[in-house]
Amino acid sequence: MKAATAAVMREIDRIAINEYGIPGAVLMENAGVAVVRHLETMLAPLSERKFCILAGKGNNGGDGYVIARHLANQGAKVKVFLLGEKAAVGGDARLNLDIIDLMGLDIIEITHERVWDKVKVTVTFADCLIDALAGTGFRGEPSDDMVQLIDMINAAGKPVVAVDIPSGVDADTGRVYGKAVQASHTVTLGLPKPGLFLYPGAECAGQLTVADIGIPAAIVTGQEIKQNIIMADMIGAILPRRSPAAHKGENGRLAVVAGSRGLSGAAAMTAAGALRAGAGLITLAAPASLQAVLAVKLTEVMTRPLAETSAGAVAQAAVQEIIGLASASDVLAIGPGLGCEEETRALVRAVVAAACCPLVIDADALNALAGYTSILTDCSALPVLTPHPGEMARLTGLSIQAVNADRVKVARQAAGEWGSIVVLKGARTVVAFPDGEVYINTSGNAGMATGGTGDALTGIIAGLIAQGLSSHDAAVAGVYIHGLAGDVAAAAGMVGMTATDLIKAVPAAMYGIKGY
Ligand SMILES: NC(=O)C1=CN([C@@H]2O[C@H](COP(=O)(O)OP(=O)(O)OC[C@H]3O[C@@H](n4cnc5c(N)ncnc54)[C@H](O)[C@@H]3O)[C@@H](O)[C@H]2O)[C@@H](O)CC1
Ligand SMILES: Nc1ncnc2c1ncn2[C@@H]1O[C@H](COP(=O)(O)OP(=O)(O)O)[C@@H](O)[C@H]1O
Ligand SMILES: [K+]
Repeated sequence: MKAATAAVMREIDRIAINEYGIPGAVLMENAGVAVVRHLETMLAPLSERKFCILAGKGNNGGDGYVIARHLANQGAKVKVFLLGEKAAVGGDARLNLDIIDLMGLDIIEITHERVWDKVKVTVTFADCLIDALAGTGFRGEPSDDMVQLIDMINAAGKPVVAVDIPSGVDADTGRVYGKAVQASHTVTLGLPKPGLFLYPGAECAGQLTVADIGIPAAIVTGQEIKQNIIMADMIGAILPRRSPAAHKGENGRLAVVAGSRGLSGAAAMTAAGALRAGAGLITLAAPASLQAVLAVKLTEVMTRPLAETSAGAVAQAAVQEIIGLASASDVLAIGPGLGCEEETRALVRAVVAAACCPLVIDADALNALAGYTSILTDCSALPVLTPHPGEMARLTGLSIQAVNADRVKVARQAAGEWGSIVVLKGARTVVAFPDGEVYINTSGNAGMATGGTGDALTGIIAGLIAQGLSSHDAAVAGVYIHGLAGDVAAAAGMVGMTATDLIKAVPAAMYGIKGY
Protein backbone atom coordinates (compact mmCIF):
# COMPACT_ATOMS: atom_id res chain seq x y z
CA MET A 1 0.00 0.00 0.00
CA LYS A 2 1.29 3.46 -0.92
CA ALA A 3 1.52 6.17 1.74
CA ALA A 4 1.49 9.89 0.88
CA THR A 5 3.49 12.58 2.62
CA ALA A 6 1.76 15.92 3.18
CA ALA A 7 3.50 17.33 0.09
CA VAL A 8 2.43 14.41 -2.12
CA MET A 9 -1.14 14.65 -0.80
CA ARG A 10 -1.18 18.38 -1.55
CA GLU A 11 0.01 17.68 -5.09
CA ILE A 12 -2.63 14.97 -5.60
CA ASP A 13 -5.33 17.38 -4.35
CA ARG A 14 -3.97 20.08 -6.63
CA ILE A 15 -4.12 17.86 -9.72
CA ALA A 16 -7.63 16.64 -8.83
CA ILE A 17 -8.85 20.22 -8.46
CA ASN A 18 -6.89 22.10 -11.14
CA GLU A 19 -6.38 19.48 -13.84
CA TYR A 20 -9.43 17.24 -13.43
CA GLY A 21 -11.75 20.06 -12.39
CA ILE A 22 -13.08 18.35 -9.27
CA PRO A 23 -14.07 21.21 -6.98
CA GLY A 24 -12.22 21.16 -3.64
CA ALA A 25 -15.63 21.37 -1.96
CA VAL A 26 -16.56 18.03 -3.55
CA LEU A 27 -13.44 16.37 -2.11
CA MET A 28 -14.25 17.94 1.26
CA GLU A 29 -17.85 16.68 1.00
CA ASN A 30 -16.62 13.16 0.23
CA ALA A 31 -14.19 13.35 3.15
CA GLY A 32 -16.90 14.41 5.59
CA VAL A 33 -19.38 11.81 4.33
CA ALA A 34 -16.73 9.06 4.62
CA VAL A 35 -16.20 9.96 8.28
CA VAL A 36 -19.96 9.99 8.95
CA ARG A 37 -20.27 6.54 7.34
CA HIS A 38 -17.59 5.34 9.70
CA LEU A 39 -19.44 6.87 12.66
CA GLU A 40 -22.57 4.94 11.59
CA THR A 41 -20.65 1.67 11.89
CA MET A 42 -19.42 2.70 15.34
CA LEU A 43 -22.37 4.43 16.95
CA ALA A 44 -25.66 3.73 15.17
CA PRO A 45 -28.31 5.01 15.66
CA LEU A 46 -26.66 8.41 15.27
CA SER A 47 -29.97 10.15 16.08
CA GLU A 48 -29.48 9.15 19.71
CA ARG A 49 -25.91 10.44 19.99
CA LYS A 50 -24.28 13.68 21.06
CA PHE A 51 -21.21 14.80 19.10
CA CYS A 52 -18.64 17.44 19.91
CA ILE A 53 -16.73 18.60 16.84
CA LEU A 54 -13.43 20.35 17.47
CA ALA A 55 -12.42 22.25 14.36
CA GLY A 56 -9.37 24.23 13.31
CA LYS A 57 -9.28 27.09 10.83
CA GLY A 58 -7.95 25.03 7.89
CA ASN A 59 -9.45 22.44 5.57
CA ASN A 60 -9.32 19.76 8.25
CA GLY A 61 -11.81 21.95 10.14
CA GLY A 62 -13.74 22.18 6.84
CA ASP A 63 -14.16 18.40 6.89
CA GLY A 64 -15.47 18.84 10.43
CA TYR A 65 -18.25 21.25 9.30
CA VAL A 66 -19.37 18.76 6.60
CA ILE A 67 -19.49 16.07 9.30
CA ALA A 68 -21.52 18.41 11.53
CA ARG A 69 -24.10 18.99 8.77
CA HIS A 70 -24.62 15.31 8.02
CA LEU A 71 -24.79 14.32 11.67
CA ALA A 72 -27.35 17.06 12.37
CA ASN A 73 -29.42 15.89 9.36
CA GLN A 74 -29.47 12.42 10.88
CA GLY A 75 -30.92 13.83 14.08
CA ALA A 76 -27.75 13.75 16.19
CA LYS A 77 -27.04 16.51 18.71
CA VAL A 78 -24.02 18.46 17.46
CA LYS A 79 -21.89 21.22 18.95
CA VAL A 80 -18.98 22.71 17.02
CA PHE A 81 -16.03 24.43 18.68
CA LEU A 82 -13.77 26.44 16.41
CA LEU A 83 -10.21 27.08 17.57
CA GLY A 84 -10.15 30.71 16.41
CA GLU A 85 -12.49 33.20 14.79
CA LYS A 86 -14.99 32.45 12.05
CA ALA A 87 -13.56 35.37 10.13
CA ALA A 88 -10.20 33.58 9.87
CA VAL A 89 -11.72 30.61 8.01
CA GLY A 90 -11.46 30.76 4.23
CA GLY A 91 -12.03 28.77 1.02
CA ASP A 92 -13.99 25.51 1.02
CA ALA A 93 -13.89 25.38 4.80
CA ARG A 94 -15.61 28.79 4.94
CA LEU A 95 -18.29 27.62 2.52
CA ASN A 96 -19.13 24.70 4.81
CA LEU A 97 -18.89 26.82 7.95
CA ASP A 98 -21.41 29.29 6.46
CA ILE A 99 -23.77 26.42 5.62
CA ILE A 100 -23.88 25.06 9.17
CA ASP A 101 -24.18 28.65 10.43
CA LEU A 102 -27.31 29.09 8.26
CA MET A 103 -28.58 25.72 9.52
CA GLY A 104 -28.48 27.22 12.98
CA LEU A 105 -25.96 24.77 14.42
CA ASP A 106 -24.22 25.69 17.64
CA ILE A 107 -20.79 27.05 16.64
CA ILE A 108 -18.64 28.37 19.45
CA GLU A 109 -15.42 30.25 18.75
CA ILE A 110 -12.68 29.50 21.26
CA THR A 111 -11.36 33.02 21.42
CA HIS A 112 -11.55 33.90 25.10
CA GLU A 113 -11.01 32.27 28.51
CA ARG A 114 -14.71 32.02 29.43
CA VAL A 115 -15.36 29.51 26.65
CA TRP A 116 -13.17 26.79 28.13
CA ASP A 117 -15.76 25.81 30.78
CA LYS A 118 -18.28 25.31 28.01
CA VAL A 119 -15.84 23.16 26.06
CA LYS A 120 -15.22 21.04 29.15
CA VAL A 121 -18.93 20.47 29.83
CA THR A 122 -19.66 19.58 26.19
CA VAL A 123 -16.73 17.20 25.97
CA THR A 124 -17.83 15.56 29.23
CA PHE A 125 -21.40 14.93 28.05
CA ALA A 126 -20.68 14.02 24.41
CA ASP A 127 -20.81 10.40 23.21
CA CYS A 128 -18.02 11.00 20.70
CA LEU A 129 -15.45 13.69 19.94
CA ILE A 130 -14.43 14.53 16.38
CA ASP A 131 -10.87 15.81 16.01
CA ALA A 132 -10.85 18.16 13.03
CA LEU A 133 -8.31 20.61 14.48
CA ALA A 134 -5.52 20.02 11.98
CA GLY A 135 -4.50 17.46 9.38
CA THR A 136 -1.67 17.47 6.87
CA GLY A 137 -1.29 21.23 7.25
CA PHE A 138 -0.10 20.93 10.86
CA ARG A 139 3.44 22.14 11.45
CA GLY A 140 5.81 22.17 14.43
CA GLU A 141 4.61 22.54 18.00
CA PRO A 142 0.93 23.09 18.73
CA SER A 143 -0.06 26.54 19.99
CA ASP A 144 -0.97 26.90 23.69
CA ASP A 145 -4.73 26.92 23.04
CA MET A 146 -4.40 23.80 20.88
CA VAL A 147 -2.47 22.07 23.67
CA GLN A 148 -5.22 23.00 26.14
CA LEU A 149 -7.86 21.54 23.82
CA ILE A 150 -5.83 18.39 23.14
CA ASP A 151 -5.46 17.85 26.89
CA MET A 152 -9.25 18.15 27.33
CA ILE A 153 -9.93 15.72 24.47
CA ASN A 154 -7.45 13.18 25.84
CA ALA A 155 -8.75 13.46 29.41
CA ALA A 156 -12.39 12.95 28.42
CA GLY A 157 -12.22 9.17 28.13
CA LYS A 158 -14.59 9.26 25.13
CA PRO A 159 -14.29 7.70 21.67
CA VAL A 160 -12.26 10.17 19.61
CA VAL A 161 -12.43 10.00 15.82
CA ALA A 162 -9.57 11.86 14.17
CA VAL A 163 -10.17 13.25 10.70
CA ASP A 164 -7.24 12.40 8.39
CA ILE A 165 -4.61 12.34 11.17
CA PRO A 166 -4.69 12.94 14.93
CA SER A 167 -4.01 16.63 15.45
CA GLY A 168 -0.46 17.28 16.62
CA VAL A 169 1.05 14.33 14.73
CA ASP A 170 3.47 15.16 11.91
CA ALA A 171 2.01 13.45 8.83
CA ASP A 172 5.42 12.58 7.36
CA THR A 173 7.41 11.37 10.36
CA GLY A 174 4.88 10.46 13.05
CA ARG A 175 6.64 12.92 15.34
CA VAL A 176 4.77 14.66 18.13
CA TYR A 177 6.56 17.86 19.04
CA GLY A 178 4.33 18.89 21.90
CA LYS A 179 0.99 17.19 22.45
CA ALA A 180 -1.19 15.20 20.09
CA VAL A 181 -4.74 13.92 20.15
CA GLN A 182 -5.00 10.31 21.29
CA ALA A 183 -7.66 8.99 18.89
CA SER A 184 -9.57 5.75 19.23
CA HIS A 185 -10.15 5.78 15.46
CA THR A 186 -8.60 7.67 12.57
CA VAL A 187 -10.29 8.00 9.20
CA THR A 188 -7.52 9.02 6.84
CA LEU A 189 -8.44 10.61 3.52
CA GLY A 190 -7.42 9.43 0.06
CA LEU A 191 -4.15 7.75 0.97
CA PRO A 192 -2.67 6.83 4.36
CA LYS A 193 0.12 9.07 5.67
CA PRO A 194 3.49 7.63 6.86
CA GLY A 195 3.05 9.35 10.24
CA LEU A 196 0.10 7.07 10.99
CA PHE A 197 2.43 4.04 10.95
CA LEU A 198 5.55 5.47 12.59
CA TYR A 199 5.76 5.93 16.36
CA PRO A 200 4.67 7.90 18.30
CA GLY A 201 2.07 8.91 15.66
CA ALA A 202 1.03 5.28 15.18
CA GLU A 203 0.08 5.09 18.85
CA CYS A 204 -2.09 8.23 18.55
CA ALA A 205 -4.02 6.95 15.54
CA GLY A 206 -5.96 4.08 17.15
CA GLN A 207 -7.88 1.96 14.67
CA LEU A 208 -7.08 3.16 11.16
CA THR A 209 -9.47 3.33 8.19
CA VAL A 210 -8.51 4.63 4.75
CA ALA A 211 -11.42 6.46 3.10
CA ASP A 212 -11.89 6.92 -0.63
CA ILE A 213 -12.69 10.59 -1.32
CA GLY A 214 -13.11 10.24 -5.09
CA ILE A 215 -9.62 11.19 -6.26
CA PRO A 216 -9.18 9.68 -9.76
CA ALA A 217 -6.96 6.58 -9.45
CA ALA A 218 -4.77 7.72 -12.36
CA ILE A 219 -3.57 10.69 -10.32
CA VAL A 220 -2.26 8.39 -7.63
CA THR A 221 -0.65 5.90 -10.03
CA GLY A 222 0.86 8.81 -11.96
CA GLN A 223 2.72 10.05 -8.89
CA GLU A 224 6.13 8.72 -8.03
CA ILE A 225 5.20 7.72 -4.49
CA LYS A 226 8.23 6.19 -2.78
CA GLN A 227 6.68 5.40 0.61
CA ASN A 228 5.07 1.99 0.99
CA ILE A 229 3.40 0.20 3.87
CA ILE A 230 4.15 -3.54 3.88
CA MET A 231 0.93 -5.57 3.65
CA ALA A 232 0.32 -9.34 3.77
CA ASP A 233 -0.97 -9.64 0.17
CA MET A 234 2.21 -7.99 -1.15
CA ILE A 235 4.33 -10.56 0.73
CA GLY A 236 2.17 -13.51 -0.32
CA ALA A 237 2.94 -12.60 -3.91
CA ILE A 238 6.73 -12.57 -3.50
CA LEU A 239 7.43 -15.50 -1.16
CA PRO A 240 9.28 -18.38 -2.84
CA ARG A 241 7.02 -21.19 -4.06
CA ARG A 242 8.37 -24.68 -3.49
CA SER A 243 7.93 -27.21 -6.27
CA PRO A 244 6.44 -30.52 -5.09
CA ALA A 245 9.47 -32.23 -6.71
CA ALA A 246 12.00 -29.98 -4.94
CA HIS A 247 15.27 -31.35 -3.57
CA LYS A 248 17.45 -29.68 -0.92
CA GLY A 249 19.93 -28.38 -3.46
CA GLU A 250 17.19 -26.24 -5.05
CA ASN A 251 16.47 -24.29 -1.88
CA GLY A 252 19.75 -22.56 -1.74
CA ARG A 253 23.14 -22.76 -0.09
CA LEU A 254 23.63 -20.31 2.73
CA ALA A 255 26.72 -19.49 4.76
CA VAL A 256 26.66 -17.83 8.17
CA VAL A 257 29.75 -16.30 9.74
CA ALA A 258 28.92 -15.56 13.35
CA GLY A 259 29.72 -16.13 16.99
CA SER A 260 32.63 -15.74 19.39
CA ARG A 261 33.35 -16.99 22.91
CA GLY A 262 30.28 -16.20 25.03
CA LEU A 263 28.19 -15.32 21.96
CA SER A 264 27.46 -18.73 20.45
CA GLY A 265 23.70 -18.14 20.81
CA ALA A 266 23.74 -15.31 18.25
CA ALA A 267 25.31 -17.66 15.71
CA ALA A 268 22.82 -20.41 16.49
CA MET A 269 19.78 -18.12 16.19
CA THR A 270 20.94 -16.70 12.86
CA ALA A 271 21.31 -20.20 11.40
CA ALA A 272 18.02 -21.34 12.95
CA GLY A 273 16.20 -18.31 11.49
CA ALA A 274 17.51 -19.23 8.03
CA LEU A 275 16.50 -22.86 8.52
CA ARG A 276 12.95 -21.97 9.54
CA ALA A 277 12.62 -19.55 6.61
CA GLY A 278 13.21 -22.56 4.36
CA ALA A 279 16.88 -22.40 3.27
CA GLY A 280 18.07 -25.73 1.82
CA LEU A 281 21.64 -26.16 3.03
CA ILE A 282 23.21 -24.05 5.74
CA THR A 283 26.85 -23.91 6.78
CA LEU A 284 27.62 -22.10 10.01
CA ALA A 285 31.25 -20.99 10.20
CA ALA A 286 32.30 -20.02 13.71
CA PRO A 287 35.45 -19.99 15.89
CA ALA A 288 36.73 -23.57 16.18
CA SER A 289 36.19 -23.79 19.93
CA LEU A 290 32.44 -23.19 19.44
CA GLN A 291 31.98 -25.87 16.80
CA ALA A 292 31.12 -28.72 19.15
CA VAL A 293 28.44 -26.82 21.03
CA LEU A 294 26.92 -25.41 17.83
CA ALA A 295 26.83 -28.83 16.18
CA VAL A 296 24.86 -30.17 19.15
CA LYS A 297 22.49 -27.18 19.21
CA LEU A 298 21.77 -27.22 15.46
CA THR A 299 21.19 -30.75 14.26
CA GLU A 300 20.32 -29.79 10.67
CA VAL A 301 23.06 -27.21 10.15
CA MET A 302 26.60 -28.01 8.91
CA THR A 303 29.36 -26.38 10.95
CA ARG A 304 32.76 -25.14 9.82
CA PRO A 305 35.52 -24.42 12.37
CA LEU A 306 37.38 -21.15 11.80
CA ALA A 307 40.79 -20.02 13.04
CA GLU A 308 40.30 -18.00 16.22
CA THR A 309 42.06 -15.39 18.33
CA SER A 310 43.16 -16.04 21.90
CA ALA A 311 39.90 -14.39 23.02
CA GLY A 312 37.84 -16.85 20.97
CA ALA A 313 36.81 -14.58 18.08
CA VAL A 314 37.28 -15.24 14.36
CA ALA A 315 40.93 -14.59 13.45
CA GLN A 316 42.31 -12.81 10.38
CA ALA A 317 43.76 -16.18 9.28
CA ALA A 318 40.19 -17.35 8.45
CA VAL A 319 39.75 -14.82 5.65
CA GLN A 320 40.45 -17.09 2.66
CA GLU A 321 38.35 -19.89 4.10
CA ILE A 322 35.38 -17.52 4.47
CA ILE A 323 35.80 -16.03 1.00
CA GLY A 324 35.94 -19.59 -0.39
CA LEU A 325 32.78 -20.50 1.52
CA ALA A 326 31.05 -17.39 0.14
CA SER A 327 31.96 -18.38 -3.44
CA ALA A 328 30.30 -21.75 -2.91
CA SER A 329 27.16 -20.15 -1.42
CA ASP A 330 24.13 -18.25 -2.75
CA VAL A 331 24.27 -15.81 0.15
CA LEU A 332 26.46 -15.00 3.16
CA ALA A 333 25.09 -13.68 6.46
CA ILE A 334 27.81 -12.13 8.57
CA GLY A 335 28.00 -10.42 11.93
CA PRO A 336 25.88 -11.72 14.83
CA GLY A 337 28.01 -12.32 17.90
CA LEU A 338 31.38 -11.81 16.15
CA GLY A 339 32.54 -9.55 18.99
CA CYS A 340 34.46 -6.33 18.79
CA GLU A 341 38.14 -7.34 18.52
CA GLU A 342 39.98 -5.19 15.98
CA GLU A 343 41.40 -8.28 14.26
CA THR A 344 37.90 -9.65 13.64
CA ARG A 345 36.74 -6.24 12.41
CA ALA A 346 39.52 -6.10 9.85
CA LEU A 347 38.58 -9.61 8.73
CA VAL A 348 34.95 -8.53 8.27
CA ARG A 349 36.03 -5.62 6.06
CA ALA A 350 38.23 -7.93 3.97
CA VAL A 351 35.37 -10.41 3.52
CA VAL A 352 32.84 -7.69 2.60
CA ALA A 353 35.27 -6.25 0.05
CA ALA A 354 36.03 -9.63 -1.56
CA ALA A 355 32.85 -11.74 -1.29
CA CYS A 356 31.11 -12.23 -4.61
CA CYS A 357 27.73 -13.51 -3.35
CA PRO A 358 24.89 -11.37 -1.89
CA LEU A 359 25.55 -10.33 1.71
CA VAL A 360 23.38 -9.77 4.76
CA ILE A 361 25.42 -7.71 7.22
CA ASP A 362 24.38 -7.37 10.85
CA ALA A 363 25.47 -6.55 14.38
CA ASP A 364 29.26 -6.62 14.96
CA ALA A 365 29.92 -6.69 11.21
CA LEU A 366 28.07 -3.35 10.99
CA ASN A 367 30.19 -1.95 13.79
CA ALA A 368 33.27 -3.08 11.83
CA LEU A 369 32.07 -0.97 8.90
CA ALA A 370 31.72 2.26 10.91
CA GLY A 371 34.07 4.64 9.10
CA TYR A 372 34.51 2.20 6.20
CA THR A 373 31.11 2.29 4.50
CA SER A 374 32.75 3.16 1.16
CA ILE A 375 33.58 -0.59 0.86
CA LEU A 376 29.86 -1.26 0.44
CA THR A 377 29.51 0.61 -2.83
CA ASP A 378 31.90 -1.90 -4.46
CA CYS A 379 29.93 -5.03 -3.49
CA SER A 380 28.92 -7.11 -6.51
CA ALA A 381 25.28 -7.40 -5.32
CA LEU A 382 23.37 -4.81 -3.26
CA PRO A 383 24.22 -5.75 0.34
CA VAL A 384 21.48 -5.83 2.97
CA LEU A 385 22.40 -4.04 6.21
CA THR A 386 20.23 -4.62 9.28
CA PRO A 387 21.19 -2.02 11.92
CA HIS A 388 19.19 -1.35 15.06
CA PRO A 389 19.08 2.35 16.00
CA GLY A 390 22.26 2.01 18.13
CA GLU A 391 24.22 0.50 15.25
CA MET A 392 22.74 3.08 12.88
CA ALA A 393 23.88 5.86 15.21
CA ARG A 394 27.43 4.41 15.21
CA LEU A 395 27.45 4.13 11.41
CA THR A 396 26.09 7.61 10.74
CA GLY A 397 27.52 9.60 13.64
CA LEU A 398 23.98 10.68 14.61
CA SER A 399 22.51 10.25 18.08
CA ILE A 400 20.04 7.39 18.61
CA GLN A 401 17.39 10.04 19.28
CA ALA A 402 18.08 11.68 15.92
CA VAL A 403 17.90 8.30 14.17
CA ASN A 404 14.49 7.56 15.66
CA ALA A 405 13.15 11.09 15.13
CA ASP A 406 12.92 10.57 11.37
CA ARG A 407 13.53 6.89 10.67
CA VAL A 408 12.46 7.12 7.03
CA LYS A 409 14.77 10.00 6.21
CA VAL A 410 17.78 8.52 8.01
CA ALA A 411 17.38 5.05 6.46
CA ARG A 412 16.79 6.50 2.99
CA GLN A 413 19.83 8.77 3.17
CA ALA A 414 22.06 5.91 4.36
CA ALA A 415 20.81 3.56 1.62
CA GLY A 416 21.63 6.21 -0.97
CA GLU A 417 25.08 7.00 0.41
CA TRP A 418 26.15 3.39 0.97
CA GLY A 419 24.58 1.91 -2.18
CA SER A 420 22.93 -0.65 0.10
CA ILE A 421 19.57 -1.91 1.27
CA VAL A 422 19.15 -0.55 4.78
CA VAL A 423 16.82 -2.32 7.20
CA LEU A 424 16.52 0.08 10.13
CA LYS A 425 15.10 -2.11 12.89
CA GLY A 426 12.94 -1.22 15.87
CA ALA A 427 9.23 -0.67 16.40
CA ARG A 428 8.10 -0.10 12.78
CA THR A 429 11.17 -1.29 10.92
CA VAL A 430 11.96 0.77 7.82
CA VAL A 431 13.49 -0.84 4.71
CA ALA A 432 15.15 1.71 2.42
CA PHE A 433 16.70 1.34 -1.05
CA PRO A 434 19.34 3.45 -2.83
CA ASP A 435 16.73 4.88 -5.24
CA GLY A 436 14.78 6.38 -2.33
CA GLU A 437 12.09 3.71 -2.20
CA VAL A 438 11.02 2.99 1.38
CA TYR A 439 8.88 0.31 3.03
CA ILE A 440 7.44 0.65 6.55
CA ASN A 441 6.67 -2.61 8.34
CA THR A 442 3.58 -3.00 10.51
CA SER A 443 3.94 -6.55 11.85
CA GLY A 444 5.62 -7.30 15.16
CA ASN A 445 5.18 -6.34 18.78
CA ALA A 446 7.03 -5.18 21.88
CA GLY A 447 7.60 -8.79 22.98
CA MET A 448 10.31 -8.82 20.30
CA ALA A 449 12.36 -6.33 22.29
CA THR A 450 14.45 -9.19 23.68
CA GLY A 451 17.93 -10.55 22.88
CA GLY A 452 18.36 -12.59 19.72
CA THR A 453 15.36 -11.52 17.67
CA GLY A 454 17.62 -9.40 15.44
CA ASP A 455 19.86 -12.42 14.77
CA ALA A 456 16.76 -14.34 13.72
CA LEU A 457 15.89 -11.56 11.24
CA THR A 458 19.34 -11.77 9.65
CA GLY A 459 18.85 -15.51 9.19
CA ILE A 460 15.34 -15.09 7.76
CA ILE A 461 16.40 -12.49 5.16
CA ALA A 462 19.42 -14.59 4.14
CA GLY A 463 17.23 -17.72 4.06
CA LEU A 464 14.86 -16.04 1.59
CA ILE A 465 17.75 -14.89 -0.63
CA ALA A 466 19.07 -18.47 -0.61
CA GLN A 467 15.72 -19.60 -2.01
CA GLY A 468 16.03 -17.27 -4.96
CA LEU A 469 14.40 -14.04 -3.82
CA SER A 470 16.17 -10.83 -4.83
CA SER A 471 17.81 -9.00 -1.93
CA HIS A 472 15.11 -6.34 -2.43
CA ASP A 473 12.20 -8.76 -1.99
CA ALA A 474 13.94 -10.75 0.74
CA ALA A 475 14.48 -7.63 2.86
CA VAL A 476 10.84 -6.53 2.54
CA ALA A 477 9.36 -10.02 2.99
CA GLY A 478 11.88 -10.91 5.71
CA VAL A 479 10.96 -8.05 8.04
CA TYR A 480 7.25 -8.72 7.57
CA ILE A 481 7.52 -12.49 8.22
CA HIS A 482 9.83 -11.87 11.17
CA GLY A 483 7.27 -9.50 12.74
CA LEU A 484 4.42 -11.86 11.97
CA ALA A 485 6.31 -14.76 13.57
CA GLY A 486 6.72 -12.47 16.59
CA ASP A 487 2.95 -11.91 16.59
CA VAL A 488 2.29 -15.66 16.35
CA ALA A 489 4.69 -16.30 19.25
CA ALA A 490 3.19 -13.44 21.29
CA ALA A 491 -0.26 -15.04 21.09
CA ALA A 492 0.96 -17.38 23.83
CA GLY A 493 2.09 -14.41 25.94
CA MET A 494 3.95 -11.34 24.73
CA VAL A 495 6.17 -10.59 27.70
CA GLY A 496 8.59 -13.43 28.17
CA MET A 497 8.48 -14.73 24.62
CA THR A 498 11.95 -15.56 23.32
CA ALA A 499 13.78 -15.30 20.03
CA THR A 500 13.62 -19.11 19.85
CA ASP A 501 9.79 -18.95 20.16
CA LEU A 502 9.77 -16.48 17.26
CA ILE A 503 12.04 -18.66 15.12
CA LYS A 504 9.83 -21.71 15.67
CA ALA A 505 6.79 -19.66 14.60
CA VAL A 506 8.29 -18.64 11.23
CA PRO A 507 6.80 -21.52 9.16
CA ALA A 508 3.32 -20.95 10.65
CA ALA A 509 3.62 -17.20 9.98
CA MET A 510 4.53 -17.83 6.32
CA TYR A 511 1.70 -20.29 5.82
CA GLY A 512 -0.75 -17.86 7.44
CA ILE A 513 -0.12 -15.28 4.73
CA LYS A 514 -3.03 -15.24 2.30
CA GLY A 515 -2.07 -16.27 -1.20
CA TYR A 516 0.97 -18.23 -0.07
N1 LIG B 1 -8.73 19.82 -1.30
C1 LIG B 1 -8.05 19.54 -0.25
O1 LIG B 1 -6.92 20.02 -0.09
C2 LIG B 1 -8.64 18.62 0.73
C3 LIG B 1 -8.19 18.68 2.04
N2 LIG B 1 -8.77 17.98 2.98
C4 LIG B 1 -8.46 18.21 4.40
O2 LIG B 1 -7.61 19.30 4.54
C5 LIG B 1 -6.53 19.00 5.40
C6 LIG B 1 -5.38 19.88 5.01
O3 LIG B 1 -5.86 21.20 5.13
P1 LIG B 1 -4.97 22.47 5.32
O4 LIG B 1 -3.83 22.41 4.40
O5 LIG B 1 -5.88 23.62 5.26
O6 LIG B 1 -4.37 22.31 6.77
P2 LIG B 1 -4.99 21.75 8.14
O7 LIG B 1 -6.40 22.12 8.32
O8 LIG B 1 -4.61 20.34 8.25
O9 LIG B 1 -4.08 22.53 9.16
C7 LIG B 1 -4.07 23.90 9.15
C8 LIG B 1 -4.70 24.36 10.42
O10 LIG B 1 -3.91 23.94 11.49
C9 LIG B 1 -3.44 25.06 12.19
N3 LIG B 1 -2.08 24.78 12.62
C10 LIG B 1 -1.04 24.34 11.88
N4 LIG B 1 0.04 24.18 12.65
C11 LIG B 1 -0.35 24.54 13.90
C12 LIG B 1 0.31 24.60 15.14
N5 LIG B 1 1.60 24.26 15.25
N6 LIG B 1 -0.38 25.00 16.24
C13 LIG B 1 -1.67 25.33 16.12
N7 LIG B 1 -2.36 25.29 14.99
C14 LIG B 1 -1.69 24.90 13.89
C15 LIG B 1 -3.53 26.22 11.23
O11 LIG B 1 -3.63 27.40 11.92
C16 LIG B 1 -4.79 25.85 10.51
O12 LIG B 1 -5.91 26.18 11.29
C17 LIG B 1 -6.33 17.53 5.21
O13 LIG B 1 -5.68 16.95 6.32
C18 LIG B 1 -7.75 17.05 5.07
O14 LIG B 1 -8.34 16.86 6.34
C19 LIG B 1 -9.99 17.23 2.71
O15 LIG B 1 -11.03 18.13 2.89
C20 LIG B 1 -10.00 16.68 1.34
C21 LIG B 1 -9.71 17.71 0.31
N1 LIG C 1 8.52 -2.77 20.04
C1 LIG C 1 8.80 -3.50 18.97
N2 LIG C 1 7.87 -3.73 18.01
C2 LIG C 1 8.17 -4.47 16.93
N3 LIG C 1 9.39 -5.01 16.69
C3 LIG C 1 10.34 -4.81 17.59
C4 LIG C 1 10.12 -4.06 18.77
N4 LIG C 1 11.26 -4.02 19.47
C5 LIG C 1 12.18 -4.73 18.77
N5 LIG C 1 11.62 -5.22 17.65
C6 LIG C 1 12.31 -6.02 16.61
O1 LIG C 1 13.12 -6.99 17.25
C7 LIG C 1 14.39 -7.07 16.61
C8 LIG C 1 15.49 -6.71 17.61
O2 LIG C 1 16.72 -6.74 16.95
P1 LIG C 1 18.09 -6.31 17.65
O3 LIG C 1 17.91 -4.99 18.31
O4 LIG C 1 19.16 -6.45 16.64
O5 LIG C 1 18.24 -7.40 18.79
P2 LIG C 1 19.38 -8.48 19.04
O6 LIG C 1 20.67 -7.79 18.77
O7 LIG C 1 19.21 -8.82 20.49
O8 LIG C 1 19.11 -9.63 18.15
C9 LIG C 1 14.33 -6.15 15.40
O9 LIG C 1 13.95 -6.85 14.26
C10 LIG C 1 13.25 -5.15 15.80
O10 LIG C 1 12.62 -4.58 14.68
K1 LIG D 1 -7.31 15.93 12.74
